[in-house]
Amino acid sequence: MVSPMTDQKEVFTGTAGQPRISDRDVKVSVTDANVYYGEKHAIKSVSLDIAAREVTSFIGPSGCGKSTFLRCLNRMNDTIDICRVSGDIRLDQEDVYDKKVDVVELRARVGMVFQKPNPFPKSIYENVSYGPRIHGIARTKAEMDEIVQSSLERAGLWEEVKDRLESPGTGLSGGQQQRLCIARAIAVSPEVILMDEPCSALDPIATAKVEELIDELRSNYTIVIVTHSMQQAARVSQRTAFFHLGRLIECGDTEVIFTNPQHNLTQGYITGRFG
Ligand SMILES: Nc1ncnc2c1ncn2[C@@H]1O[C@H](COP(=O)(O)OP(=O)(O)OP(=O)(O)O)[C@@H](O)[C@H]1O
Repeated sequence: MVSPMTDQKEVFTGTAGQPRISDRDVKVSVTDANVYYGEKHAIKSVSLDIAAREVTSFIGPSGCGKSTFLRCLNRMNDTIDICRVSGDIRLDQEDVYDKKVDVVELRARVGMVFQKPNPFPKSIYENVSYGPRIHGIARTKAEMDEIVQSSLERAGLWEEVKDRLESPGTGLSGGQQQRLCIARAIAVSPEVILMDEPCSALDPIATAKVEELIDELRSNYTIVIVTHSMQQAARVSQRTAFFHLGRLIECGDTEVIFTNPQHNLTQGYITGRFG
């Protein structure tokens, strides 16, 4: 444990704050995660619970490991050759790194939205129908139409695109493209949605729309968002985890983290003294 409110030069040796939750459903539970890129130790003994149907934000200075840790949750780090992950990471108590886990299915259950909107170079309809098609979710065209419509509705995009479903997804504005990517993630009925700085390429109006959407989605999905914006973390998340140099320094209710952090490093970061 890291001792609270101590000298900032202290050497941190483990997970601090309240990494465990006892009063809510735990959707994802991580124990002693370590991530290495070759020799570089990027995530150091992080343990953390993520509650179901709420938004958890990961904050911390650039390079502290937020995205690396996020990618452990759906094994996106598997795609990086030099990356090695150890520790126990569970989704509904099932070991995500078990050899028997089908990674494609895992990534349907734990979807991802990236920093830069990345629609496929295909129509709006095909962007959303692609996942359900490869996972065999829709049996008929009518079923697929229904999935496409409801996903676009839940992503708050239907009204804007319903008359041009055959137009290219890449022709939409940046904010619309990001909501299309969210619709694409939703279309395969994920349980968890990981968002890696989903608004960093968007203007304030598009950002506000995506934030509103995140707030609506949390009644049905567990959402984890990496953000550089503390205002955004405060606006959208119920729980916040603060990372520093690969360690989890503190985790707790967002309001508490921003008003009464336990640790000097958290205090320093949220008040803009470093980062
Ligand atoms: N593919 C990679 N190969 C080697 N090192 C990497 C790789 N990806 C990340 N790292 C290193 O791991 C550390 C954590 O990086 P990561 O991107 O997870 O941090 P972050 O907190 O998300 O940063 P940012 O806020 O700048 O996006 C950094 O030192 C980074 O340089």
